[in-house]
Amino acid sequence: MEPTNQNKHQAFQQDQKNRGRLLITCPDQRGIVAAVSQFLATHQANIIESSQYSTNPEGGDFFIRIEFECPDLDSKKTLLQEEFETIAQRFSMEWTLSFVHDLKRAAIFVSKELHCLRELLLEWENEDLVMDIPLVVSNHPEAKNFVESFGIPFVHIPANKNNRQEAEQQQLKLLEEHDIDVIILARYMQILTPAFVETYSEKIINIHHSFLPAFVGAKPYDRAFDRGVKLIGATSHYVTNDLDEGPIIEQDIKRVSHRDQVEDLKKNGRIIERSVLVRAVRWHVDDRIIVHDNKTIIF
Ligand SMILES: Nc1nc2c(c(=O)[nH]1)N[C@@H](CN(C=O)c1ccc(C(=O)N[C@@H](CCC(=O)O)C(=O)O)cc1)CN2
Repeated sequence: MEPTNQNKHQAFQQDQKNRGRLLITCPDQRGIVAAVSQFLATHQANIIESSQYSTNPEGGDFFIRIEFECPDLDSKKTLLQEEFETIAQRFSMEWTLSFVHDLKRAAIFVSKELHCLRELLLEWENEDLVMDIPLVVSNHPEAKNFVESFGIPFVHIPANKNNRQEAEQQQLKLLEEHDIDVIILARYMQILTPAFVETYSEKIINIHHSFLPAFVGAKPYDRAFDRGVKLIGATSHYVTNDLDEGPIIEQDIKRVSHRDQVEDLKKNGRIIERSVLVRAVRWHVDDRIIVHDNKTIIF
């Protein structure tokens, strides 16, 4: 029996049962929008939202996100995917077709700093972040009571640089068992191995506590203080093997001054981190992000 939190968004799912989303990347050329629109019309779908971007209409890359309503969508899923493949091949498209009813299943990873975890769970609790959270994983025990108070399973797997492989074996087994779509590193302070990153490519979202590319790696606030910065920030990005250099999803900043000590930078930084991560996760679960050339297009 799934934990009670897994039925949390049933009203939303019922309301969105006929809602689909197409994300497309392809070489720019005439006829793309016409072909996709015709495909949707042929299947009685009505376009609710459409947004596109071209790097160069004379021969660049084209990106489009279309959200649509389609009667009896559940019974048409396989047909739509099979028939769209013909159009995709004609235009050399990379594409995803997703169904809003099928909520993303997010695993949250956390270490000792819990402010980002708290923000995610509170947003989820008030249904401003619509996803399932089958589990929270931590390499420290502190978050257990808070997480379980939401009816969400908490798993403590002690992970550090000396037992990384063994810890990740346990983590990956859990992620597979829970059919996880996206992993959120909510100030999880362990570097993931290439094997882990490859398994969940473009599906691991991190919050880094600096305005990247400044202060990559550990202890960015201490280094920012030593540098005498006048701005601090936070960056949410997809995780790659290049530490904190994955595609940036969202950033924000705040002014600081010589009067601010390291603890003041951290206190102000936590406010930025929380809001930046929630926006990044919301855009991901709403299928509003395309990754291209280590950058993101946000619709
Ligand atoms: N493969 C990747 N793993 C992680 C990334 C990434 O971009 N690629 N981002 C980090 C998050 N992070 C900063 O935001 C970060 C976390 C931890 C460290 C670090 O040096 N950790 C040490 C151990 C520290 C400790 O045990 O207290 C280590 O793992 O050896 C640097 C940056 C998350 N993972």
